[in-house]
Amino acid sequence: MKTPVRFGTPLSPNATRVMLLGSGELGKEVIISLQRLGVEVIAVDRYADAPGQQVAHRAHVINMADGDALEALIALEKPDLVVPEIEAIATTRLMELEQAGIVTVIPTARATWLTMNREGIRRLVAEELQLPTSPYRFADSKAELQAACGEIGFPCIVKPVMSSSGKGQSKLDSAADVDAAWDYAAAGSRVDAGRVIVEGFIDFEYEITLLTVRSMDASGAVVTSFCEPIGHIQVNGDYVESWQPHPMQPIALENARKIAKDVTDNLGGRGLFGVELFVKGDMVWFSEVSPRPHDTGMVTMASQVQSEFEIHAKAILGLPVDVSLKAPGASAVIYGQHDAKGIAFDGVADALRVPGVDIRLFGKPESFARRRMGVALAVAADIETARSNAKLAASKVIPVITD
Ligand SMILES: Nc1ncnc2c1ncn2[C@@H]1O[C@H](COP(=O)(O)OP(=O)(O)OP(=O)(O)O)[C@@H](O)[C@H]1O
Ligand SMILES: NCC(=O)N[C@@H]1O[C@H](COP(=O)([O-])[O-])[C@@H](O)[C@H]1O
Ligand SMILES: [Mg+2]
Repeated sequence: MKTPVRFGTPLSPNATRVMLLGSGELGKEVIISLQRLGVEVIAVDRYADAPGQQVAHRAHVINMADGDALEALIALEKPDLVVPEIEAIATTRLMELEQAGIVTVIPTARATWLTMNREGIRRLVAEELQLPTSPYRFADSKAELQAACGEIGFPCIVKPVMSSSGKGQSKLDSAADVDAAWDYAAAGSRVDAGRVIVEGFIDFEYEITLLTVRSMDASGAVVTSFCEPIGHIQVNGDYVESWQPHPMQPIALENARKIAKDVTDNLGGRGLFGVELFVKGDMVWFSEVSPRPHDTGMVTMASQVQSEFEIHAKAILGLPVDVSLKAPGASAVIYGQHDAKGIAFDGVADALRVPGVDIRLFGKPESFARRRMGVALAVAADIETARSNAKLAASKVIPVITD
């Protein structure tokens, strides 16, 4: 795709076409931003009526981990850009297609390949870039896991090498926990690689997502900019609450930005990245990175002039971006609470009566007790007020089974 982009008319031969691989709540917002620029959007996911598919021009349901199915769909739709939105996709095939000049992958096919497997990104960051991370080992069996945990020591964290949102992740306090951690990881792995990472437990003071943007300046050069740090709380490896800005000491912030810059420079391409970092005093550890908008960054829909989704959409198209903060903000997750299809939500009006609040319901066709179905957003004069208002609003939205 030539940059700067000449924007065509959607659904006509000169359309600017973007294909999202994964169309959940994060993709939905990227798609809305693209739609506002008159981009023709094709939303792909593993199930029908995914949130982003409901706001795209066209939708396809395929197994995105199947290289042949993915290649066939790309040949059919001929997108100018392919935008991975989840990790479970055939990234090696994307690399081949990118190498052959058939697709442009955001930010790059290599970045999506490296980050879909914890081993790829961890070895790059710790061993090649020599940046601080937790100590780690990999294991392919219970016996190897036992040995690896012995080397790392307790407490430690075990995760499938391919998983997200905390699936299959557990904290181990002693050797007695190893068996259960292996079984839980096998059940929670997104793609059954049968391999896990053991990480030494970092006793951090707080953790942040540093949204880092690679966009194009007027001369056509790629420039890096940083959003204000986003603080967050995770329960069982899944985010439940986030806020922006998270106050940081100048040296810690400088260290965080250096790590984020080194990692994203290496990954390359254009777009927004969510760099996850642990912080204690001035010490900063790299945890992982999403080469795409981040769930904790949903707060930016309220707190920034441009949300992380709008920034991603603009950066990938070669447009300038604005990363500035609008107001202190917070987000709080609304879980499904029921295992059922076609649930409903009561209390939205009450939630919206909380000052400075807005609500997003993602429209997922099926709910699970711990599936993220919506989010409450809040802005206020300070992050404490924003956090308590976001949590209050989220608690007022009640998922119900109708029928
Ligand atoms: N080594 C560690 N030490 C301390 N806490 C950790 C460690 N690894 C993970 N955690 C905690 O678990 C959370 C989730 O871990 P991680 O980000 O690796 O999982 P994930 O499945 O990739 O989640 P997501 O896809 O939502 O980012 C972290 O944000 C942190 O709170
Ligand atoms: N931490 C990654 C993350 O938040 N990804 C977001 O969740 C969706 C999958 O949700 P689902 O599991 O409910 O289908 C993904 O499509 C993406 O939007
Ligand atoms: Mg994470």
